[in-house]
Amino acid sequence: MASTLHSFASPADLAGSLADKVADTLSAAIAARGAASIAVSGGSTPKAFFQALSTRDIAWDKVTITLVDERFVPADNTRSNHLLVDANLLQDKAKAARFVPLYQPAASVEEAARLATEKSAEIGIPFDVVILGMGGDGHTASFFPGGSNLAEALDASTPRGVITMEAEGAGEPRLTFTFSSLQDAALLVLHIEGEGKKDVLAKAEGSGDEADMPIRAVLRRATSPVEIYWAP
Ligand SMILES: O=C(O)[C@H](O)[C@@H](O)[C@H](O)[C@H](O)COP(=O)(O)O
Repeated sequence: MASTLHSFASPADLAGSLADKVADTLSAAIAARGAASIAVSGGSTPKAFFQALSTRDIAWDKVTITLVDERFVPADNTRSNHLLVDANLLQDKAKAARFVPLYQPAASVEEAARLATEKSAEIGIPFDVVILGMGGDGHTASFFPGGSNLAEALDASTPRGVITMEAEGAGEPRLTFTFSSLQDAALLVLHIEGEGKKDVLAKAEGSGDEADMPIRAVLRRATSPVEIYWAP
């Protein structure tokens, strides 16, 4: 599917503009069906965007927030994406939103993935908004090159849900929504910042296997247009 690059002069400008776009999309979904959903990524990039979005005056009590992926750690662990979202997005006006975590206290990461699939099924499909990040190796979500379940994660025929992923460079075992769960969001955003990530994007947009740079699956096969938000 096509992608559109939205470039901004600064991360602050990007955060404000993306927060407005996401707030408008969530409000339109609420107007249409009385509810809205958004799946966000962790990492260091989205913090300013989360803080800007949390101030937007929308019917947050009708919004369900979840994560694109999560590390298999409890929410009090500094590596937790839940903790990042709690501290930066579930604040201010967005405090009223419902949050559905991916991490579940379970005997294994596989059991946690099964529980997360069960709990997230009630959110409804497709997501209204998905915010993806991208690592320097071209991973997105927890679709890491060499990942233990990468082929399953990227296969369009894999049922929607949360699966596990282990990979060198991923740290803890991961919980990640599948490509099939994310690729048809009403608003599908890739949020990256810095010259380095722009170079990684250019390489990903070139030829090569999806397995080498999994973001290629999104750029090449997502049903929804990919809105790329970039600032230096
Ligand atoms: O759990 C995570 O880490 C994210 O979901 C991951 O996919 C992230 O988006 C990229 O690794 C980019 O991370 P940065 O924003 O820190 O570069």
